[in-house]
Amino acid sequence: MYSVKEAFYSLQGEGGQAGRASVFCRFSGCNLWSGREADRATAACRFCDTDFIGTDGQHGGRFADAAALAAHLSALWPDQDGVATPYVVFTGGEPLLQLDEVLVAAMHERGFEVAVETNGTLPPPAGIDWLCVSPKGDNPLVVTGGDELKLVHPQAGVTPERFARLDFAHFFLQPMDTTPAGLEGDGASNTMAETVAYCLAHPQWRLSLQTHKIAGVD
Ligand SMILES: C[S@@+](CC[C@H](N)C(=O)[O-])C[C@H]1O[C@@H](n2cnc3c(N)ncnc32)[C@H](O)[C@@H]1O
Ligand SMILES: Nc1nc2[nH]cc(C(=O)O)c2c(=O)[nH]1
Ligand code: SF4
Ligand SMILES: [Mg+2]
Repeated sequence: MYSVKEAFYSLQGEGGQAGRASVFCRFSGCNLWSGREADRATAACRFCDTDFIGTDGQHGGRFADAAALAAHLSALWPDQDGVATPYVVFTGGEPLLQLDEVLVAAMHERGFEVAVETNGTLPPPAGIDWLCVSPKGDNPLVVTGGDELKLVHPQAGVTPERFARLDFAHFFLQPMDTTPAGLEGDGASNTMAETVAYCLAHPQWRLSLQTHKIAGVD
């Protein structure tokens, strides 16, 4: 059984695949926050911009097995005579609480490349085509390699240097969005200016903007 908060077709907004048409599957639940505002201040991850509670979002629901969820997700990809490789992004919440090898294989069978957005605290199943790891503070990082490391910046007590020698093909810094409800009034610094300054001083790191928020899409 898989629990999905929402599923939608949009453009990947972030990181090295930004701009690419993608089906998003947002799984319910996370191991670093309950998702309730009352718990945010004491959570292991405190700056989340996402509602991942329940299954009540667009195209959300409970799916009995991988075949059912794969059929549901592939129906969101536009029919274009196969000119572009279909692409699915599993996110959440924390997708590695639910994503398994069977579901990855079911998406491959339907011709999809499979991407994952994870906090890096849980081991990924085999077969992922694009693995994005976004470490959260001092939470134990068990995924130390992948396609991109995308660090939200600045995070209290975290310097990017801690991650700079890990085995990733790309290193991105993403300014923390402090506008979502529950995050505003955090006394946050100018996260954009700080992130730009860090990339200028440390050219290993590239700027990742959340371009879907600029474009006004999901
Ligand atoms: C909502 S998370 C879900 C996937 C996974 N749990 C994780 O944290 O990577 C998706 C992406 O949004 C990023 N993100 C979450 N809150 C953010 C914020 N306030 N500003 C910028 N990026 C944020 C995360 O770091 C992650 O890269
Ligand atoms: N367009 C768009 N791109 C995204 N890339 C990562 C997202 C996420 O929430 O994991 C996300 C998202 O929510 N929307
Ligand atoms: S780990 Fe990801 S989904 Fe979980 S609270 Fe943090 S940003 Fe949100
Ligand atoms: Mg998002």
